[in-house]
Amino acid sequence: MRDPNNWEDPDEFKPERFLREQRDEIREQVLKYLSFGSGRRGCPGSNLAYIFLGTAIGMMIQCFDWRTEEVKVNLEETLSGMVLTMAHPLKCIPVPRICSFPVHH
Ligand code: HEM
Repeated sequence: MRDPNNWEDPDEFKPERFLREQRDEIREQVLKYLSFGSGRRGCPGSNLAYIFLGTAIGMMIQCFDWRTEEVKVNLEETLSGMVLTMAHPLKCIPVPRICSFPVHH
């Protein structure tokens, strides 16, 4: 995932690297980001997931504060079965906030 041969500054948090223009710039770049697999057995739900994820992440941010026990997050990865996982799993505790969604009674 953090292979410097594939990513510029792989350990830096740069979400802009996934912006559409940059993503489409180099065609084979699609194969660098394999969250949904690829090819014939690639995930058929990826479009639905992209539609839904913005809302899901937005709600997680808007409706909860996230507490962690760690002061500094260790992003080291390790192989667990067939997938990479965090070597030191991060425990996140969601603390509900007052949501500003309109509530209809
Ligand atoms: C963030 C959400 C999701 C992630 C990260 C994800 C990821 C994946 C991955 C990595 C695979 C294996 C691809 C491969 O073997 O190359 C897969 C397969 C699959 N996914 Fe998803 N998926 C997501 C959401 C969904 C949704 C919303 C649906 C259905 C509504 C779905 C249905 C499937 C199915 C049916 C397969 C099996 C495809 C096959 O084996 O031919 N996924 N998904």
